[in-house]
Amino acid sequence: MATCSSKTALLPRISLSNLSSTSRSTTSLIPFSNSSYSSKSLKLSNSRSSSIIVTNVFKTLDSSDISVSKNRKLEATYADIKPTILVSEKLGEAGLQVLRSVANVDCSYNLSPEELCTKISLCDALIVRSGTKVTREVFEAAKGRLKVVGRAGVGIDNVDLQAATEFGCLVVNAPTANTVAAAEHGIALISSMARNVAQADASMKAGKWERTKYVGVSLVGKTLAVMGFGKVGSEVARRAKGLGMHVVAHDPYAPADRARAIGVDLVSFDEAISTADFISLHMPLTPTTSKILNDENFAKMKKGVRIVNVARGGVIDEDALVRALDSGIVAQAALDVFTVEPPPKDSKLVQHANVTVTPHLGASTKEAQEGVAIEIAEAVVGALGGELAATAVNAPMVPAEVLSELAPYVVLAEKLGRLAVQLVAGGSGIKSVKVVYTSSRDPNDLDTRLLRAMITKGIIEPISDTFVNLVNADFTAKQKGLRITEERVMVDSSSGSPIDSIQVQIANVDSKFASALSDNGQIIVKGKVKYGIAHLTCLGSFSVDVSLEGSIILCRQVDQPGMIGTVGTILGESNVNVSFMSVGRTGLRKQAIMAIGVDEEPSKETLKKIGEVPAIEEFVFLDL
Ligand SMILES: NC(=O)c1ccc[n+]([C@@H]2O[C@H](COP(=O)([O-])OP(=O)(O)OC[C@H]3O[C@@H](n4cnc5c(N)ncnc54)[C@H](O)[C@@H]3O)[C@@H](O)[C@H]2O)c1
Ligand SMILES: O=C(O)[C@H](O)COP(=O)(O)O
Repeated sequence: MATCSSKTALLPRISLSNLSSTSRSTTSLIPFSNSSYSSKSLKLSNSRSSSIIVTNVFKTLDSSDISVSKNRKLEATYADIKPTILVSEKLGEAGLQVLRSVANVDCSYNLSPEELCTKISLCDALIVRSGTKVTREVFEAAKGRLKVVGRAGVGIDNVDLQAATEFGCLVVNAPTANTVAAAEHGIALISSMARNVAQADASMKAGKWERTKYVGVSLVGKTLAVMGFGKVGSEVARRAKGLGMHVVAHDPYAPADRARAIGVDLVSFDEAISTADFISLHMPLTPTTSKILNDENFAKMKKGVRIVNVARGGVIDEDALVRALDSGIVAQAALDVFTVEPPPKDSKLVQHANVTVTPHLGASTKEAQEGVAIEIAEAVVGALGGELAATAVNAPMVPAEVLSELAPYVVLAEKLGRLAVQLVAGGSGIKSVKVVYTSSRDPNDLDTRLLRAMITKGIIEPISDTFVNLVNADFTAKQKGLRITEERVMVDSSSGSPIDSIQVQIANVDSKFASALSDNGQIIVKGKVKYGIAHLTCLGSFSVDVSLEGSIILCRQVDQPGMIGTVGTILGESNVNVSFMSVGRTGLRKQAIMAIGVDEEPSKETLKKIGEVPAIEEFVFLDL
């Protein structure tokens, strides 16, 4: 790690203002920017988990306003313009109320793809269930206004996540509120399939009384293979155990202790499907799971197996299932989900005598729909207010406690990025940036994704018109050919702070302020958080101590008496208010770096006058 030269000495900072950490506010963009919303306070709190409260709709996170609240009481005060939220599928009333308290809510159901694309450019958020396809075209049509897509449920296979990420649009879902409903529906399908409930009901309604035709099979003692041992899968397993079934599960990512706790054996895919009397599917639809039950795998199953699917239709090759039903490998199937929804009216699968179907009802209980509606409404409103959603699907999930702790470092990270890029001659051509974090914590316990995103934002935004947020930071960096590497260095510290210092190094560029270059020719800026305020502590080989607020003029000069007065007078005569000055020098009467904090941007003439002071060797104005 490159460091400030040890030969430099630090002079005490000359504070020209009250720099008390509590009275000052520092602002940083997080996680959304480029919005036209004016700022007012949006306060969210959460009874289930504490949440960050961020003032300023979309635009700025004011670290002085971050607070954590435990009572879920929504008090939202938006200024002149409210955000607009499009709800494109039926959502529970309680969720709509949450949305209406802070936003204009447009409930427009059954939109065609074209109608959705037309409406979306006027919306800041979109809430969908599984019936709306949120395609790349939707994000393109949004023209940058769409900030959040909320999926009122679990499966996000109807949202183009890659496109969302590229457009910097956060996708959040409501992953927990419908778990029990889906599990109960799975159990209902297993039971009704085993006892031919649907077929017998239809037969009686047709005037028949067919007692011998509908003899069923018992569940007790039978083996159930749960494929996908996540939230729904494990609830199905728990209930099936209660019915006296022997339960095995296959899930490459499930922890063994969770299975053990429920009394379930985790087995390989082949063992699960070849030993089961009942197979219940509970995995997401992904490229890996698409058509995972196909001709080849049906051939491995016990003859007379029964299949249940409340996950996603696409995980079964439906034509192969029809063949397996016709050949008798599969005795019965009970399906809630289909590759195409609704399936064609003449679908052989739906019409098959041994198949029981329901129209994607897994999550459709009153209780689940109210729960999902509230869960998604709170997540979307929180995200619009700058809160980092705990259910984000395409951005790092940062727990509220971690965010609270990291907030001042988030400010520091962005400011160091902005500062470093402004020191590059020409401002562009940056190919690689190295970030070094020193911390007393084990490097593995340090989640720096948020900080890296803010450094990226600080570097990219001053030199391009791209807006960067936590969602698209890595993607944008890659797009611009910017390679960001990170190093975490452990240091001894008893401060308890998560981070001791952050250093940003830019290699292979020229600097417009040569003093920012280290001995090995890299631009180096390093900072710390002191009393909650971001400080620049090192520039090139110089130790400095500059509070990173407002704008800064950096001067390298010959260390001699009167410099502070001379420059202060020039600024004063131009009516530029100085907030602080700080001087670091290499040695008595040698070279010094003077950092001057200014509230207003000095005119070109004023800066020229500073440059003309004979002892000043170079200077740069940096807008933070
Ligand atoms: N029918 C409905 O109305 C309804 C309701 C809720 C959920 N769902 C669907 O049910 C599925 C599960 O939901 P969940 O909330 O339990 O999600 P979850 O993320 O909690 O669980 C999914 C599990 O599948 C596992 N998995 C991933 N790839 C796998 C593979 N190749 N083989 C086996 N397991 C694999 C994951 O490790 C995870 O444990 C999702 O597809 C969801 O969309 C449907
Ligand atoms: O993934 C889900 O949450 C379920 O499939 C529910 O989908 P729905 O919201 O369209 O009922």
